[in-house]
Amino acid sequence: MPALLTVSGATRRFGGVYALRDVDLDVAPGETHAVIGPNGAGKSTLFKLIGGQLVATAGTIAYDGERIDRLAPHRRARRGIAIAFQDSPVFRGMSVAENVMVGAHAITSAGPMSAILRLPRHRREETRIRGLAAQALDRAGLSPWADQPAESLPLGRQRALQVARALCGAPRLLLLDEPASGLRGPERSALAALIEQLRGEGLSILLVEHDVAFVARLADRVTVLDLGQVIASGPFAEIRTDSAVVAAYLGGPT
Ligand SMILES: Nc1ncnc2c1ncn2[C@@H]1O[C@H](COP(=O)(O)OP(=O)(O)OP(=O)(O)O)[C@@H](O)[C@H]1O
Repeated sequence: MPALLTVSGATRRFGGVYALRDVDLDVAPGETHAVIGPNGAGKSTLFKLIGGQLVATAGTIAYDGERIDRLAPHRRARRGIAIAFQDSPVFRGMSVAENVMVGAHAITSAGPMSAILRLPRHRREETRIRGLAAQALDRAGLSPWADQPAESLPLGRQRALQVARALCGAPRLLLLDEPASGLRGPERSALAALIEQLRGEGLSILLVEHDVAFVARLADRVTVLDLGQVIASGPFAEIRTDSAVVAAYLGGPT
């Protein structure tokens, strides 16, 4: 089956520094693929190239058989690429459901003017967005808290909310940026279970994560970056004993 996402020769320079150099990576339909590496390895830069927040110095990115590397982020979102950034905000003073509805605006067609004038088109769109949000909340297991203030959720559920917001755009590829960071054991394992469930539903997932146990549990394949380059790629069981990976990142067999 052809890959859903193919990154080929991706390079990004900042002045004289290569944040990424000639990186190849693909995500198969339904695959959970993790990217790991030490601080400064280029993981965030790779995510931003895929999401469109940064433009590559060289290389190509194809999604669903077409190049997307010159598209604006919202066009990539409309094609089905969603990102849950580690630092994406949870909007205080808004309910959990309203927070999730924000995610649907990436894929809706009615502009702000139709919302201000409350045109019929806007009302239809709003009904559709509410429906998408309800589905996303359900998938993320957050329906019981839909009407609560978002800031009242514990951190683990706030992460699930960020995932739900990304799901609200009905993506086929979900990019998760360090979803487990700062979470304690039970919260971490609840989030891992949510990601497993989404994989079971057929979603393709690209995950940046420092927590090696989390990656070992979830990833079908792992790509290891160091100093902007791929030093290993394959199932976790294979890369965990790779000498370059152990030296650069794992610091000893886990
Ligand atoms: N906007 C920028 N300007 C200059 N250098 C940058 C910029 N963004 C990233 N870099 C450099 O590119 C390299 C890769 O950074 P990046 O943030 O992608 O790494 P990372 O693997 O995500 O690190 P971390 O695990 O600490 O988040 C680093 O050397 C970083 O200093």
